Amino acid sequence: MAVVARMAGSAAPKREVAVRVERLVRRFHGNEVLHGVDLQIRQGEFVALLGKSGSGKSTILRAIAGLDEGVEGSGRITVPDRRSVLFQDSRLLPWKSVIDNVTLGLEGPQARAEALKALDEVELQHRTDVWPKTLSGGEQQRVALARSLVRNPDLILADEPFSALDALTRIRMQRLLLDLVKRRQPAVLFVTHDVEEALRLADRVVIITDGVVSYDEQVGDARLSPVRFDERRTEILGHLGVTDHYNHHH
Ligand SMILES: Nc1ncnc2c1ncn2[C@@H]1O[C@H](COP(=O)(O)OP(=O)(O)OP(=O)(O)O)[C@@H](O)[C@H]1O
Repeated sequence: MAVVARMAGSAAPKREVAVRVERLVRRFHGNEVLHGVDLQIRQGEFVALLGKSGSGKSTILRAIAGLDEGVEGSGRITVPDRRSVLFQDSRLLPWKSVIDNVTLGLEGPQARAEALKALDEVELQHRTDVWPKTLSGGEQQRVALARSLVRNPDLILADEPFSALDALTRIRMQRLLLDLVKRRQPAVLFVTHDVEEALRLADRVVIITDGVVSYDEQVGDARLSPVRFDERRTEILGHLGVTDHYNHHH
């Protein structure tokens, strides 16, 4: 498996292909989970990745993130150098202050200024010098988002980043992420179980079934009308093997 990083400095005009996954195969102890996944994401494009539990969503994300040593075969993954990953938990270092978590690994006088700006964007400018454990779960996720922001990534990989949050914090985080994406135009791959979250956020929905891509559609129309939203939800739930009873009976 060749993981080819695109060279820094080849700053792409918008809508260039940012991520190219070709024939991705993954086996665990002889059991083939991914049978040859093909996926492209353009710069500035927001893709939600759905699929039943155990279908291989996290495995795809980890492979693209370069976190999986075990990917194999003749496949090829091309990704931007500047990428950041958001997980369900914030993965902050408990022995570092909020601001030091945000600047982690960055050097130079710019780093602190950038970190303060990012913490301001997630409305945590007043909590820069506290320990992560003194923050709520939602606040910790906002720090993780700020950490991602200062890296100004060309690609954001998110694995159910909001699923542990309460409903209100979740909506707030979705808005923050959408604002950020609008302004900075990274490519985004966002794993979620939540079809409505996918339709609120994504330009495109990709569903993985039995180790391959089984659905790949532009869904931006869902945000144009409530009727279209419901139709898309029913369609996608159908592809996931769920009948949308609510919609049928109302
Ligand atoms: N490290 C591992 N060792 C063995 N099997 C694994 C490993 N990681 C994943 N698998 C298997 O690969 C399959 C896909 O797992 P993956 O976590 O990618 O699914 P997922 O779609 O993200 O699931 P969920 O929605 O439940 O989080 C599962 O059957 C899982 O048991």
